[in-house]
Amino acid sequence: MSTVDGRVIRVALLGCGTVGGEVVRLLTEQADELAARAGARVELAGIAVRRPDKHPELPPELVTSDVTKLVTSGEVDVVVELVGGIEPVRQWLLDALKAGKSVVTANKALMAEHSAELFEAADASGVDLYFEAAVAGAIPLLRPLRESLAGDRITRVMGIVNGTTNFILSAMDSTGAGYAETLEEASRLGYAEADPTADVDGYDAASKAAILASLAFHTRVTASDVHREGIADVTASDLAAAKVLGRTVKLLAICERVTSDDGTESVSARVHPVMIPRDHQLAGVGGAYNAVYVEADAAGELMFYGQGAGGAPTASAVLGDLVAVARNRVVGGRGPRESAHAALPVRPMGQTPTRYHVSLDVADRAGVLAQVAQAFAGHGVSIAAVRQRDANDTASLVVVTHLAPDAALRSTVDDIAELDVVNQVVSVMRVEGEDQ
Ligand SMILES: NC(=O)C1=CN([C@@H]2O[C@H](COP(=O)(O)OP(=O)(O)OC[C@H]3O[C@@H](n4cnc5c(N)ncnc54)[C@H](O)[C@@H]3O)[C@@H](O)[C@H]2O)C=CC1
Ligand SMILES: N[C@@H](CC=O)C(=O)O
Ligand code: NA
Repeated sequence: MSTVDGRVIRVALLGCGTVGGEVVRLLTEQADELAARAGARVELAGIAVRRPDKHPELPPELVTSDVTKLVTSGEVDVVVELVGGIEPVRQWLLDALKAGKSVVTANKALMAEHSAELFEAADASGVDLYFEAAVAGAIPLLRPLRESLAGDRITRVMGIVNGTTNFILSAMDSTGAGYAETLEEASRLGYAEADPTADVDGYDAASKAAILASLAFHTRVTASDVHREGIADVTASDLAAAKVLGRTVKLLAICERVTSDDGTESVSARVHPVMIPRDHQLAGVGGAYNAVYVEADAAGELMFYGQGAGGAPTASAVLGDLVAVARNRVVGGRGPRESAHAALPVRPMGQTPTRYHVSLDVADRAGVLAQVAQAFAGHGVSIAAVRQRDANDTASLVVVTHLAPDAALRSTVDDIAELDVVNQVVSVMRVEGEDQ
């Protein structure tokens, strides 16, 4: 066996599906290159899958279904986890870390809930925990947050972090394609999670928002701290209405450092559909692509863009982590540890400042506008723009607000729905990317 200075890093791969299969391919095809870059040969010591008989393409001597044995094996230095879900994966990775193995994972659900415990186990053993593939697939985003921007003060991270929902919304917007058929196509292309409700209901994006907020604000934020709304209620008519107004709809993750009037800071993290102008840079992000803005005091605005899902793009991020772990092992160092020293409180969604776009079907008679405006004023919500269009004896009224606490905006919409002059609340959506 040829080695680089005699060094070999032995890898246990857990899961060989969409992403794992591409990791095996790239590790094999690029073995010599990776060895030169890592300073050690990176070799597969075992591959755990649920059904070994379903993987005739893999070397039989490497394949096993006994994950517990593989992750603690003396023949393994690094565990790469590409199975997904929380249990039993959490326990496997804790066992691996306790046994002195470094871990590379793409598992956002796990990292969004249990990263503190995993980091603790990694610290106790002096090993690495890397998870670049867990957020925004191929895009280098977590390493910039953990390392490149470690000297700056980040104020906002906002963007498209779920490829499946972006693929669906883009298709609905551009071709008017139906929701169900587009979701099926996203699953076929390997973008969707094993259970695609994780994508469409916003759980996947909420996990990613928790990871991004934790890293950006040096605070432990878990998925349950993130306000979550998916795209299941976004209809073709919402997209059509947005189009008429020169806007489109995207599912965004928005993580912000919010400073109160008294100077105290908190963190807000949310995932929900958002209406943005069609000339906004995020509006042009199509298919399974992701794009994330980071705003920091000294750096200003940064944008990260690329393929957020799919086997090969995600495998690229996994291999980057694997090379980092191998390099650390070669020099006897470690990558960054958990940074949660700021421990900022998480701000409830109701107190988070947002802006609403409210589209109403109203009676076409005098005084309607005044009643609607009064409902906004009653909750201290200031109106930024109003647009009215008449049709026979009804009219369509579109109101866009200035920033206000989300709870005040919700209460306003509830009150408006009760007004006699309002026939129907046609659509309510938060707005980003427009002048306040
Ligand atoms: N597919 C994508 O575009 C992306 C996926 N990810 C994450 O990567 C991970 C893997 O995703 P995919 O490759 O898409 O999933 P997949 O469903 O295609 O593959 C999962 C693999 O895990 C194995 N597995 C499942 N249960 C097992 C068990 N009990 N014991 C042993 N093996 C078991 C299966 O045999 C399969 O090989 C997930 O955490 C996912 O969230 C992250 C970014 C993008
Ligand atoms: N299901 C996820 C995969 C990548 O994280 C997505 O659609 O973005
Ligand atoms: Na990434």
